[in-house]
Amino acid sequence: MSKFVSQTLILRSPYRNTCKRGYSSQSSSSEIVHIPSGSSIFAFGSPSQTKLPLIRDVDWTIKEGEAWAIISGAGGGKGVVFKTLLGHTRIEPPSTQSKHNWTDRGGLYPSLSSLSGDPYTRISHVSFRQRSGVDSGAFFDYTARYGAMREDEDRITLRQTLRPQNRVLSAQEESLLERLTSQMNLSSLLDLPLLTLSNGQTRRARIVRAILSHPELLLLDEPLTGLDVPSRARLNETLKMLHENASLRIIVGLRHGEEVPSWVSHILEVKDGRAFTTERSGLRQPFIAANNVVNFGVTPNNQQNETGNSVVELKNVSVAYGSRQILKDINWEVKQGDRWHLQGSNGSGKTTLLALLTGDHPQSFTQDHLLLPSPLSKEHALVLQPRSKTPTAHLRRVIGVSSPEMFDAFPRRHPGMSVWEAVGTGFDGGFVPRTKGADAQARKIGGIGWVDVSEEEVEFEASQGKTKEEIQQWRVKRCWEVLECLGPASWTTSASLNLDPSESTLAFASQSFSSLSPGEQRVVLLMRALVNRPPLVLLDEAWSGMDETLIGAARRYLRGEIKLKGKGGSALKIRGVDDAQAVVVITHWDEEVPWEANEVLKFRLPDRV
Ligand SMILES: Nc1ncnc2c1ncn2[C@@H]1O[C@H](COP(=O)(O)OP(=O)(O)OP(=O)(O)O)[C@@H](O)[C@H]1O
Repeated sequence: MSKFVSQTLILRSPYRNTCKRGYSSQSSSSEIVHIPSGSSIFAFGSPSQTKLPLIRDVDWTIKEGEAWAIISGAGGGKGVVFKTLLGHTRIEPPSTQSKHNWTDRGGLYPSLSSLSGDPYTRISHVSFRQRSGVDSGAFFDYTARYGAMREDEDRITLRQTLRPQNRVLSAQEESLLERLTSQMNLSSLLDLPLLTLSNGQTRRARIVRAILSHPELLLLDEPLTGLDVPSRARLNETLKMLHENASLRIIVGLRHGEEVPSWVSHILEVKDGRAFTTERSGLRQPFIAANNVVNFGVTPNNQQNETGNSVVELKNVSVAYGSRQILKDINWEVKQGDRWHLQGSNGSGKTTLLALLTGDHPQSFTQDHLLLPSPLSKEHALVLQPRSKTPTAHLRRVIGVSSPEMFDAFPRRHPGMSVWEAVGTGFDGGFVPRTKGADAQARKIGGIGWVDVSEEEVEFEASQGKTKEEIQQWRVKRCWEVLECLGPASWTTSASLNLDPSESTLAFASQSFSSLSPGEQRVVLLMRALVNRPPLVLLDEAWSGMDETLIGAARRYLRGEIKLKGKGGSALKIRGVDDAQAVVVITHWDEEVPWEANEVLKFRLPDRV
């Protein structure tokens, strides 16, 4: 038995009543999910004349006792399978017309349909590719967690949210809650407001809550993303236990290349618009193993850039909430040209540290030595000043950020802004489209080809002798460059990218930001973080939700491996970030860091929880 699991986890569920033994010794042939051979999956509302399926040639049956993982290959598709399992797509031919007559066998969920009620209400879905709990589309204040709790809602504790409908739990349920939270290392956080939990802690909490709601089927999309290495092991142990003692049926979505958990018996891979099923033993390609645990300690390992100026400087920086010490005596200097990998387990304070650098954290004002890039001097040299002397608007301009908080906060209110406008907000780090002065024609297609320059910005750049027109031209060029280098034209390795925007880039620029998939939205937010070539770029889990192709494109751009072709056949090498810029990457997956190990400085925060 695992060192994490002191007692066997057994949930009460109808399934449990019909199946008292673990999967391994069971030979039931009842079907949990069934899509007969020859089926295709269509988006709702797709015109039936064109009949372009999202996935074709589906033939998929999950039998009781099997544990399935869904993996996307080239072209994505995992999300479509999850949507199908939630009833958000159309399967053709419909069950009534199929020669297999699968309605009589209970449709998509044969064994769940035999129970009373709608089978979809007995499914729990936890996805980390989507926005978490913020559905209005409007901006919300992601800095609330760092300061005083403002609303009663902000004070709701983790323990309260784990109680379904906030009802009193039976002794058995209460003990299950205690055991699950202990196994997932959440016990010490139970009485903290949910809002204050770190990303990884929140993700673990959402999974525990889904398990406690006793679903017949638990759908977990990329549950290991954003979790540190020990938490991944704990979660895998928990899911394995629940599966092996037949407490819960689980379907898990994995990123391509992610290690397949040991308890998974079967795999559905979506590749080039088709679905392939295989038993675990029949995996066609090796999947990479999870990265190893690194020793704790604040230990830069490579040589720091000797010549660059400092971009930020921290001496003995500490953050505490009451008696809860999060950061203690942090000393750190980031210089121009540096590439940092900021590491630390969930809850160690990485996001808190970044919030100090962006000036979003209230305790950034009270540090004795936290120096941030101040408005540029006349000579255009970087000058550092304490937070209190550095206007917030200026910090937004000189620090490019892509983070889960930014992803949640970015406004998507209908009719929403175009991709072009979303990228353009990166020039001032704001949330308001910068296409005010665009002509009517440009506005019709989402303002593309235009970026506003305010008088204040002209004044700011004037010391370099740039006119408003020059600044504007540079901005438009930069927008096209990041769109070409990170947009659809770059999503294949063989892409031929152009100085003048490709057709797919033009089309992408005028799309509505909110209509994009979560992975594409992340790419656009990465473009937004880079477009102004700010001296400091903070990439906090910037890759989560992106598939392999998007990650590959981002990696090539950041590494400076892209060439843009000009009209006469000339090629111009483009660097996503240059030597005057510093980059800090936060990820729990070493392979997501765009640079090789010997090109990156490591800064690891010690555990605090
Ligand atoms: N207002 C608050 N009161 C008490 N504790 C808080 C508050 N805000 C944050 N914390 C705690 O601060 C710690 C650091 O959180 P932070 O988000 O910085 O961690 P992280 O290293 O980014 O984690 P992850 O890898 O999960 O993203 C967490 O344990 C969190 O619970």
